Amino acid sequence: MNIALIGYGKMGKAIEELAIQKGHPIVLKIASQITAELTAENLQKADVAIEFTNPHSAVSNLKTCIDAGVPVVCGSTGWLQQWDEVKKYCDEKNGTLLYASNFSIGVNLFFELNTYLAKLMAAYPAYEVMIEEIHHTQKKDAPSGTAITLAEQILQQIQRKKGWVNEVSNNEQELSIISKRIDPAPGTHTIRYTSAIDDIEITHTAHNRQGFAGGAVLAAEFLQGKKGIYTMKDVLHL
Ligand SMILES: NC(=O)C1=CN([C@@H]2O[C@H](COP(=O)(O)OP(=O)(O)OC[C@H]3O[C@@H](n4cnc5c(N)ncnc54)[C@H](OP(=O)(O)O)[C@@H]3O)[C@@H](O)[C@H]2O)C=CC1
Ligand SMILES: O=C(O)C1=N[C@H](C(=O)O)C[C@H](O)C1
Repeated sequence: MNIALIGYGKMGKAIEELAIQKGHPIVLKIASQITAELTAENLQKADVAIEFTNPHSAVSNLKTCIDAGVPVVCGSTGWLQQWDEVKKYCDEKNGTLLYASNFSIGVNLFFELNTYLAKLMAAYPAYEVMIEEIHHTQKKDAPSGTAITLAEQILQQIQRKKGWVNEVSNNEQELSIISKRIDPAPGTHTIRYTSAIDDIEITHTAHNRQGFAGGAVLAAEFLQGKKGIYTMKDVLHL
């Protein structure tokens, strides 16, 4: 499987290393926003594109891949306010897209655990719930995409919470997400239920970026020969 890497920063480099180990050549590397190389002709040398850039570049890069008819795996976070627009674009152009706020297998299992725990806790309003995420100081978006996915899962289950905010909130209808930026944290997410009597918390801690990179390559392999929009649930049969 020939891969085009769009974004060659911390994630692009981690993906390159794993892809090569698995025998997938990198046929195109777009390292920066200032490039003329992201053309349909260059993209079409690849079977799949893997996009890890930033919140401001992702949407335009995804549309370029869809226009070129190249399946695209997207890990960039912080652009989901434009999800409906991208989904419509992909549907209309019969494209292939897989987005995940977090590609690691561990976090995708953690998502399942989060939903299950929230379902249980829905009946116990004595517990206040909050989310904490810790990432390295170069991270451009807050809260993390993973924290937003976790929050949305909790909001689906716990009706007393009406929305999330990225601060400590005293409004009991708001779900607080606390973002901390501490080097070199690759990504730590905690869900904490606290009551006067006891606390329950679950945490996922990434020790490095290999989990994210491995999941992105798995997703790219999964997309071969497919049309449409997929998630990591499809890849991992969750
Ligand atoms: N879904 C997941 O599992 C994960 C998602 N992420 C997300 O992935 C994204 C990238 O993370 P990370 O690799 O750590 O970030 P980095 O800042 O290390 O790398 C981003 C790279 O993208 C380049 N870039 C910027 N704009 C463009 C563009 N228009 N076209 C091509 N390349 C561009 C940057 O170049 P330059 O420096 O010149 O601007 C830089 O090399 C973030 O949104 C992050 O939140 C991260 C880890 C896991
Ligand atoms: O920027 C990062 O580094 C990460 N971003 C993703 C996110 O926003 O959730 C995934 C991971 O936590 C690392």
